[in-house]
Amino acid sequence: MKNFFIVANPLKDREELYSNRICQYIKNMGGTCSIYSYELIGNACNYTDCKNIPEGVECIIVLGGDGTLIQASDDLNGLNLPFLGVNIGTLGYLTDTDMANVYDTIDLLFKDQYLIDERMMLNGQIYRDDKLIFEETALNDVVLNRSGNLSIMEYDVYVNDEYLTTYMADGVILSTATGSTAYSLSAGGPIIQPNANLILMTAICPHSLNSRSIIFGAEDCVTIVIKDNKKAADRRVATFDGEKFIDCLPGDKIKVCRSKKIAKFIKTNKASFLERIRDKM
Ligand SMILES: NC(=O)c1ccc[n+]([C@@H]2O[C@H](COP(=O)([O-])OP(=O)(O)OC[C@H]3O[C@@H](n4cnc5c(N)ncnc54)[C@H](O)[C@@H]3O)[C@@H](O)[C@H]2O)c1
Ligand SMILES: Nc1ncnc2c1ncn2[C@@H]1O[C@H](COP(=O)(O)OP(=O)(O)OP(=O)(O)O)[C@@H](O)[C@H]1O
Repeated sequence: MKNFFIVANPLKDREELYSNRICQYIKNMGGTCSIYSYELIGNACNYTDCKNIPEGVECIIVLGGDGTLIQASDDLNGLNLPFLGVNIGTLGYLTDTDMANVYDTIDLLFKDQYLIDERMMLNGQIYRDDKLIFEETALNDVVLNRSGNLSIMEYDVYVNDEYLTTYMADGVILSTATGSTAYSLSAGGPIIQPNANLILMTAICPHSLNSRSIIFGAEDCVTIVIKDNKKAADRRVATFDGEKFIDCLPGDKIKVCRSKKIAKFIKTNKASFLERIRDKM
């Protein structure tokens, strides 16, 4: 492949310095490259719109860290293109390369020496009084958490509409295998090979002696029902990939199933999943 489009987190690639260097390198090799230019409104930025991607682009190069790659791959998921994450952030767990190695990586792409890692995503629907009020997708996780006061949350868990259990906890994380190394890891969940197709549920600080993470099949749907036996003032929030969120009320239902969408990441880095854990964790 040799036709690229660059999306950069403008707060990390100021004046598009890195973007222009990479673009010039690609053009010098006879490839095509364009950069998505931003209007920075204050410190917020407009993310990428599919309409901005020219015909013939074969790969989206994302300059940032995990959050930028997650958000960009969500913004442009409709294009069915692979994403190459270039870490100019901090951890960059999901990225394949960084500015010190990006030119070697691009050489490999020109020689078609790469693999495409397909990652399952989640679809989350929020129901209030049986009416759908919010729907989003997530690559890492859908998290139901407290917001504002720190009163413990009580919620019922149903799997394919069958009651499973009730938790008293700070919240709950429903994660993909990709997200098993993100918030779920911090909450004590298992580390899972990222290509696995499954739904992982991990309670956040459960008030219980024997709480465990539970792994469901990719075709299962998990529904969380926020119990309404606390003060109505207790605020809850459902967050998708740490970014998109909606305030929830006692009685709301959060239904999480496998999304029809998948995320495609370019892999040239020969480091195995275990080496990445050693390196990055
Ligand atoms: N206590 C926690 O660990 C905590 C709390 C809130 C959110 N998060 C995670 O942050 C994610 C969003 O990432 P962000 O970078 O926009 O948020 P962020 O800026 O809050 O970063 C959270 C950290 O998690 C890392 N990260 C993100 N996805 C990862 C993955 N799949 N595997 C390993 N590490 C990963 C990021 O690089 C960063 O170091 C959410 O999906 C959630 O999983 C973690
Ligand atoms: N071009 C972009 N595409 C997608 N998200 C962007 C873009 N520019 C800025 N963002 C925003 O930046 C957030 C990620 O910023 P953040 O500071 O978390 O950096 P990061 O990419 O996660 O790197 P780090 O590893 O430093 O955390 C995204 O969640 C999104 O809100």
